[in-house]
Amino acid sequence: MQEKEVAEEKKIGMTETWLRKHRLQFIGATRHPMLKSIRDGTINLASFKTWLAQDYLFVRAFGPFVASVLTKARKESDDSAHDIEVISRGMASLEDEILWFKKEADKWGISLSNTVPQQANTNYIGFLENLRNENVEYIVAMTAFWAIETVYHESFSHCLEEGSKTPEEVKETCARWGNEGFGQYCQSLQNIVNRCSQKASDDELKQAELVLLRVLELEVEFWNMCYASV
Ligand SMILES: Cc1ncc(CN)c(N)n1
Repeated sequence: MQEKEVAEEKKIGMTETWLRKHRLQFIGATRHPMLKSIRDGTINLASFKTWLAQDYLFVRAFGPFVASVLTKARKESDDSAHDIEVISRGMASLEDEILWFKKEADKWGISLSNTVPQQANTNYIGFLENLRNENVEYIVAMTAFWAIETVYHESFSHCLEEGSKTPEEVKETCARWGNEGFGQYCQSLQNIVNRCSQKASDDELKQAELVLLRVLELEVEFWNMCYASV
């Protein structure tokens, strides 16, 4: 049976089918040792600072990627008015996010202008650039977008759950992506992917699934890069 049919039979979305199938990879990305160290309060602040500076560079590259998803939504979505509204919300919050990174960098004494992307970050940014190509289908780019945001929400909300010992000075960072509003926004992205998947060809679905897996790998490599910087 095709995965599309499995999803239909179980009355779950395609994204849920993928997440069940790739559970271990998803856990690998959202429960990385660096995240565990945030949650148990043993985080090495040098690693945290590396993450902050590198993620600032990542987010600067993420904006043009989100803009490309917006363009694809306009051209290819079967509910473009709805999708444009959701994606634009994400776009708008990126400006605020960049200002937040600058403020945090000041707080931690990090010079963002002297930060150069490390290899794992360069790879991730290159992946985003490839997805901006107009030959990449909307559902494929949208799957990447949903996965990238969801991994952060899952990761950081876990660091704020009851019983966590996340240090006070890192809590604001966790709340940025771990808050409920961000979770609802991720759910809206997920709903778009699920809706698009109902009309997608098997080939498009395969490509979208591979993109999800690649995002999970790149997220692990991104955390590894910061973790190794001590
Ligand atoms: C590496 C990474 N992944 C995801 C996100 C969430 N936009 C982020 N800021 N950085």
